[in-house]
Amino acid sequence: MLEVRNLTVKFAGLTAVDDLSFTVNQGEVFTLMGPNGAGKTTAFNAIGGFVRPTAGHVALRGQSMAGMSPAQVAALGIRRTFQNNGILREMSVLENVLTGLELSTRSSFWGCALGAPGSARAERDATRRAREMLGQMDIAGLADRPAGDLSFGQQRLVEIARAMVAGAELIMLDEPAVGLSPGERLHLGQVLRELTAKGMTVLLVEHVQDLVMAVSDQILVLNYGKKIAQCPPSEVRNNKDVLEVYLGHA
Ligand SMILES: Nc1ncnc2c1ncn2[C@@H]1O[C@H](COP(=O)(O)OP(=O)(O)OP(=O)(O)O)[C@@H](O)[C@H]1O
Repeated sequence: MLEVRNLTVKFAGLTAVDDLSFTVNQGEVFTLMGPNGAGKTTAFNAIGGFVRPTAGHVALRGQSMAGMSPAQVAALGIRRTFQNNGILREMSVLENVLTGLELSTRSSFWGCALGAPGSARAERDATRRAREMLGQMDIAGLADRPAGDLSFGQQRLVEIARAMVAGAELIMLDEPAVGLSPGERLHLGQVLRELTAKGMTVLLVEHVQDLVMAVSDQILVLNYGKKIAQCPPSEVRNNKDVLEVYLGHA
């Protein structure tokens, strides 16, 4: 579904991502791991259109994403969350999810203002879909609470609901387990597995081992921008190159 081929990103003298290739299949959780500075976020940024690759290319369902802006990448169906939490704290949970429908609700807003007949219905439909999505995340009861009152784990679910409502086919989650309790990590893992069972695809950057091991189909380990291993979780702990990177010995 997502093809990354020979992706290289250089910043001045530093090669942050070095000739990286991988394929993510629909319905799987594909995880990028690696020590600090390994190039995980830069790879995310290049896929999402936030950073222009120095070489290589990325394609979704065979369509090249070369030169696309983040908005164009999002319109293709790739949505991402950020390490520093993209929640609008003063807005309600429901309103946060509805910002995922920014473009269509903006048109319905003007439609409403001008009295267009279909627009109120479009807004009702959007609200219904947003509430349904919150229900799938088991947080429907929080819809009208200010998002800033929620725990980190609940906020992460709101971000995922927002991506889903926006029509994401592939969601990119950058360290979603930061600040989560063990119980919240477990719940997040269950939500991700439920979504992928329905055909959603997840590209994850994560350090937290219990989540990574529980949800990943494939783990790709980066070091100094280079792929050093790619395997299922059951094999990663015994991979000599991975042990070398994390423990300094094999
Ligand atoms: N905009 C930039 N300009 C210059 N160097 C950058 C820039 N962004 C990242 N780097 C460098 O590129 C390398 C890879 O950084 P990146 O943030 O992608 O790593 P990471 O694996 O996501 O690390 P972390 O786990 O700490 O988030 C690092 O050496 C970093 O300092």
